[in-house]
Amino acid sequence: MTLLKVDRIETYIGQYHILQGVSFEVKQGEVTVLLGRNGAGKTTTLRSLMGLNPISTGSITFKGESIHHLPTYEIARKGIGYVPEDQGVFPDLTIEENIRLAMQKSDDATLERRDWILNLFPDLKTFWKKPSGLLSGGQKQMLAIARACVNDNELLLIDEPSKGLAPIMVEKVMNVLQEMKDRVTVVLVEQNFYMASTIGDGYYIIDDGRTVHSGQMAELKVNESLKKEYLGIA
Ligand SMILES: Nc1ncnc2c1ncn2[C@@H]1O[C@H](COP(=O)(O)OP(=O)(O)OP(=O)(O)O)[C@@H](O)[C@H]1O
Repeated sequence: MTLLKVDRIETYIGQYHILQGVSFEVKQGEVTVLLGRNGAGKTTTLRSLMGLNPISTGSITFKGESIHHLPTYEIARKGIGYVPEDQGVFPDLTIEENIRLAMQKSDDATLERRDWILNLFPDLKTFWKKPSGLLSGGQKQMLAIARACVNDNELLLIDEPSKGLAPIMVEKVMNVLQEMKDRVTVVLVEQNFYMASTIGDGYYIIDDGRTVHSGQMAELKVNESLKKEYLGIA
């Protein structure tokens, strides 16, 4: 089943025409990866989905309902979580406070999801009462993902979770994303091709603000010319 359909969206930031026709579909239960060089428009695409960079034309349909005219908080309430590249954690607040602030409800289901995600990220439990500013880059990334998972989100948009992480932390984040696949559908922006190709099902390549290629990750893994042309991978 198609959970999200993005159809020829265009987005301006100020006078700049950043997205000039991005289209993709996300199937429920899959990890769909957005790939492309630096500055291609991947982050802007996620921000457009969240209404943070509203689109000027095109459409965004979530569970059959058009959402592109909604304000960000309403898009979030529809069940779409966003983990931005800069993680957006509050450094002066403890891990516990960061997670509590993120919780839209405190019912049993939310507490169950919180406990589930904390079991996946034991580091967060260890530092539970400490200011999150003390966490390492990888631990902050985990907190950002955990925060997006405590709510009953059907779709998570995750921007470059591997950025700046040591290989061991990349492995950890990858393992968690694998575990999450049973519960939530993911749109992943990821430059680390190893991570993208290990956990991704379908892919879309964005170049100069347009989707230029799509397919199954298994095919892209062996398509050397496409990887070289758009991703700079030899
Ligand atoms: N606030 C802004 N004002 C002007 N241009 C912007 C702004 N934000 C982004 N851009 C431009 O939009 C283009 C797309 O940026 P975006 O961050 O979406 O790319 P990206 O594919 O996510 O790149 P990266 O992998 O480097 O994060 C870039 O050329 C960028 O310089």
